[in-house]
Amino acid sequence: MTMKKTLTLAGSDSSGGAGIAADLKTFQEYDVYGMTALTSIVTMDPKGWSHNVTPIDVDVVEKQLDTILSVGVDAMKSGMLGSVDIIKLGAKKIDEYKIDNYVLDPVMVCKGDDEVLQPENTDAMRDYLLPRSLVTTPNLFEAGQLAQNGPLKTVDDMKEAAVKIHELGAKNVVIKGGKALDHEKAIDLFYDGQDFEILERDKIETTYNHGAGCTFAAAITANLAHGKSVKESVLAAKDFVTAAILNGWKLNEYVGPVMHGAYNKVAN
Ligand SMILES: Nc1ncnc2c1ncn2[C@@H]1O[C@H](COP(=O)(O)OP(=O)(O)O)[C@@H](O)[C@H]1O
Ligand SMILES: Cc1ncc(COP(=O)(O)O)c(C=O)c1O
Ligand SMILES: [Mg+2]
Repeated sequence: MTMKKTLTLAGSDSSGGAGIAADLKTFQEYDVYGMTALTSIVTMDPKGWSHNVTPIDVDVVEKQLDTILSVGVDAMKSGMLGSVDIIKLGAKKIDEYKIDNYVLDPVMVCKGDDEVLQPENTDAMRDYLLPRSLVTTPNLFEAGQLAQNGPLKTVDDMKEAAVKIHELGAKNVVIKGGKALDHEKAIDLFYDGQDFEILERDKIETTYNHGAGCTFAAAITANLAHGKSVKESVLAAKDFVTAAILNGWKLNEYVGPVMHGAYNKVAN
């Protein structure tokens, strides 16, 4: 069997639920070989759990990317990107190494922490990364920011934002309504530039969903690496992340991560 290879360009969540930890755990579940280019390290204050981001120097990020991309990858995802320089570097490397299967998870906020991380990154992601992405997976807040449509409150708002984000260059858009949308169900919207598809699930009553977005995007990336179509990849990833959230657990009094491997271990 030829091993499929994936790259995550993302931050480290020291608590292990999100970021590269979530990506690697997810890649492992899909039997793809994961490689990591670390952009930043997120640590938490033991008293109160506020987040602190320590960036990695851009030249070190470049060395990591050259290491990985010289080997070659079947798919790439990005998560938390520490700076505009790293965003521009990511775009440059995607062009240089001609990466087609690129999933942009436009991380702007961490759940449980309302502060927008580096707001200037949003403009750079819009300009440099959206046009290079095969799929982008903003949550409700991030979609509003990328589309510059203000807060999204309804499925029609989500549709409008998806069209705009597609016009900005993303070939496929998944807006994650998740828990944030004021709706009885958890609703994600998939748009491929032609048709909308609503992905609807029962809302899971839990706060233990830390890392859900990273896990979802990593699962899409792994499926793409295996050669699935974008739509198949998104639908499979949706089942994978739903199982992970259903089995989310309490890490401490502040945070509960999803159980990344639940789809294989519990659901089947
Ligand atoms: N409480 C929930 N019940 C059901 N699905 C959820 C819930 N929370 C998140 N999801 C799903 O998990 C995935 C990740 O979404 P979300 O948690 O909104 O992303 P992020 O972690 O980037 O904020 C989406 O498919 C979303 O619909
Ligand atoms: C390094 C890193 N990446 C991404 C995220 C976003 O996580 P989520 O999947 O919950 O959106 C976080 C949140 O803590 C993080 O620390
Ligand atoms: Mg997220």
